[in-house]
Amino acid sequence: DLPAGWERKVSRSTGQEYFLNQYTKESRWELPTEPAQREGDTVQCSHLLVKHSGSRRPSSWREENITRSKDEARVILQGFRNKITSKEASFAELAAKYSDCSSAKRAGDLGPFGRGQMQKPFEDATFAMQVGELSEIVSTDSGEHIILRTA
Ligand SMILES: N=C(N)NCCC[C@H](NC(=O)[C@@H]1CCC/C1=C\[C@H](COP(=O)(O)O)NC(=O)[C@@H](N)Cc1ccccc1)C(N)=O
Repeated sequence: DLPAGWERKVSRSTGQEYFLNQYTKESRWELPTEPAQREGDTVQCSHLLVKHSGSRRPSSWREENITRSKDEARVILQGFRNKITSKEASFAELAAKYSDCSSAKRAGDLGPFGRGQMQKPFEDATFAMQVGELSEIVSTDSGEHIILRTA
C-alpha cells in the first residue's frame, strides 16, 4: 500500500500510472517509498563494517586479531565513504574488499530483515533511511558501519 497522502492516478494524456500526493500536490512517476515504520515491514541494506579493538568480536575473515582503535576505524571508514560519494569507488567493491563482516562475500548485502533482528543503532538507522540512501557512520557493539539501504 502507499505511504500516507499518496494515491495512484492514471495520466489522461499517456494512460501511464503515476502517484499524486493529495497534501503536497507533488506528482511522481515512481512509487513513493517511505521509511518502513509500520511493524512487520522489512528493509534491506548492504553495510561496510570496520571493526576495532573494542568490537565485541575483534576478528574477521580479513584479520585474525583486529587491534586498530575505534578512532582509527572511523577515519578509515570516513575515507571509504568519501570515495563512494565522490564516485571514486563503488560501495560494493569497497564492502567486498574491506568489510569486517562475512556479508563482504555478498558485497555487504545483509538480505531483508525486520525490527528486532539487528542491534538497535543499526536497525534505527536503516529504518529511518530512504531506499538508495548512504548513512553516516553508525556505531554498534560490532564496530563502525556505513549502511546503504537497498530496499
Ligand atoms: N541477518 C541476520 N539476522 N543475521 C544475524 C544478525 C545479528 C545482528 N547483527 C548486527 O546487528 C550487526 C549489524 C549487521 C551485521 C552485524 C554483525 C555481524 C558482524 O559483527 P560481529 O557479529 O562479528 O560482531 N554480522 C552478522 O551478524 C552477519 N551474520 C550478517 C550477515 C552476513 C551474511 C549474510 C547475512 C547476514 C545482531 N543482532 O547482532
